[in-house]
Amino acid sequence: MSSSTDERPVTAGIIIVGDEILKGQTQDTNSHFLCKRLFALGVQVKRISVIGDDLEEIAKEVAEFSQKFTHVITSGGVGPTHDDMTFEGVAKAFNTETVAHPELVKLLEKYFGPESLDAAKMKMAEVPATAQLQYGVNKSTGEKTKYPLVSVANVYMFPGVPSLLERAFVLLEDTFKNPNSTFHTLELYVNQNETNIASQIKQVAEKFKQAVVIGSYPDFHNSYYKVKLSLESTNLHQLTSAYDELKSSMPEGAVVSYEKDPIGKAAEHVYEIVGRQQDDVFTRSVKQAVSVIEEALDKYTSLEEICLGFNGGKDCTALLHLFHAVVQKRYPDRKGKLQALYIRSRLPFPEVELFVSNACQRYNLELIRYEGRIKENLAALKQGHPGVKAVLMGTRKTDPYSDHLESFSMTDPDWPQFMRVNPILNWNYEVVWRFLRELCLPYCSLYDQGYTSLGSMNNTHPNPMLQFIDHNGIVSYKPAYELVENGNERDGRNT
Ligand SMILES: Cc1cc2nc3c(=O)[nH]c(=O)nc-3n(C[C@H](O)[C@H](O)[C@H](O)COP(=O)(O)O)c2cc1C
Ligand SMILES: Nc1ncnc2c1ncn2[C@@H]1O[C@H](COP(=O)(O)OP(=O)(O)OP(=O)(O)O)[C@@H](O)[C@H]1O
Ligand SMILES: [Co+2]
Ligand SMILES: [K+]
Ligand SMILES: [Mg+2]
Repeated sequence: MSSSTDERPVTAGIIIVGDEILKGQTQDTNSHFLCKRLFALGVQVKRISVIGDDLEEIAKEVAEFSQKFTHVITSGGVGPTHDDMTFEGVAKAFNTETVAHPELVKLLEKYFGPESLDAAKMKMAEVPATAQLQYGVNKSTGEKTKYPLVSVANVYMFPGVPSLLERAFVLLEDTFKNPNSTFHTLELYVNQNETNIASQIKQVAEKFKQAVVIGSYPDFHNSYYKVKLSLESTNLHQLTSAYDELKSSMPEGAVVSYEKDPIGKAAEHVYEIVGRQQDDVFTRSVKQAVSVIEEALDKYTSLEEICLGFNGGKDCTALLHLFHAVVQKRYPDRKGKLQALYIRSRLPFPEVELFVSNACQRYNLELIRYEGRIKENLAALKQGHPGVKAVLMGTRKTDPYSDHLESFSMTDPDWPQFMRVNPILNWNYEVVWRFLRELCLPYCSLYDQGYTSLGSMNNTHPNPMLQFIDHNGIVSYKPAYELVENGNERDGRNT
């Protein structure tokens, strides 16, 4: 791309200050937040530096960054304690001293009351002599912020507490915006190893190197793709041309359609299926499951009375998504957590544990955890959570002792009494996998290693029906979704 105007890039450097980060006591999330926001503002972040609470280090790093980058953002070290040295460090970087800034003193007096303004609190007003105070403006109310951010030249000193930094940054972000450009991005997902597509990427990257930045990111743990290719440009036209060329240069069938936010779009995607005219097994199965969940939501007065039986298996993973989708559709503004029950076996697979914990994050679940035998722990659930009346379960008719079950079946008389709600009772194996895969849902990694049903480590193996000898002569297993099910789903289970 040739450009007639002089569009010099706007750059930034981020300095994270704090011993606690270098010691691993706190994990820095501020740099990630800042990079995301700055990128969206058309600012190229060139470097992130993490340094300790050390005056010389701060001064040296700030001096260097200030020379090199358009904007310098520091995080941390602006509080009242002895180890907060950012103001002093910045002063030193600019060969000046810190002095009490009258305006800040006044604000602190107002905030803490003049009597209680001790030396520690006063420290927050002692800023470099050449400091500017930056008051942000709330875009929706037009109000000026009460407490300003301190800056010197191109250095902006943010607090280290993430919530404070984030709030302050959002209010001031116009200060950093690149007036000439915003980045546009596109992504392409490919199910080939990087080595098989490297030459194609190189060719397209060369051709568009003036305008489009292409990145290649292999992911060894994703169930849907092997490499993510990202394309970024300030020029939308060049970007889409590069994208089209890259896409058509990929081997036949290599590009996969991947949804990177399946959970955010759960209701949209699930109800799109519900709205279909077709009457195939898949569509019918999804419709039925949604209607059972909706019925459960009608029957019970509150979501407090319902919990999802969730052990990380594929069936309850599909069910979790359906439950989430129905709740999302019915209560779009709801912020509360859905309840899930996980009765952990004595010998759980670490992969299952990891998946359950990730699912809790992704779906915002309140996990009720027990360990040991199911029956005993359901009694504990009754005691500990007397409000729970119904458990949503991923049981299907083909599961052992389940062919007599209905959508709503109380537990057996000799079991603690709960309503078992079984929305996917009539789903078959193929439907479960089609649902998980077409919606790009995350599922436990064991299924990609040939496990087709999960118990605990002492009684579960990959399914022999999926075994094959790979090109190196090594015994391997195809993923669970490739099983053509003829009653073999539990062939890897001893129980
Ligand atoms: C909430 C809940 C309720 C259950 N109720 C019954 C029941 O009433 N009768 C029964 O025999 N088993 C009951 N079970 C046990 C299941 O039928 C089944 O044995 C268990 O989920 C293990 O399945 P798996 O062998 O496929 O791993 C219940 C399990 C859960 C999680
Ligand atoms: N330990 C448990 N804790 C909570 N819920 C459970 C537990 N075991 C089973 N369930 C419930 O019973 C259903 C059927 O159990 P099952 O073991 O068949 O798991 P799954 O989700 O079906 O996955 P898979 O069949 O692949 O192992 C689950 O979907 C879940 O709702
Ligand atoms: Co199952
Ligand atoms: K890379
Ligand atoms: Mg299971």
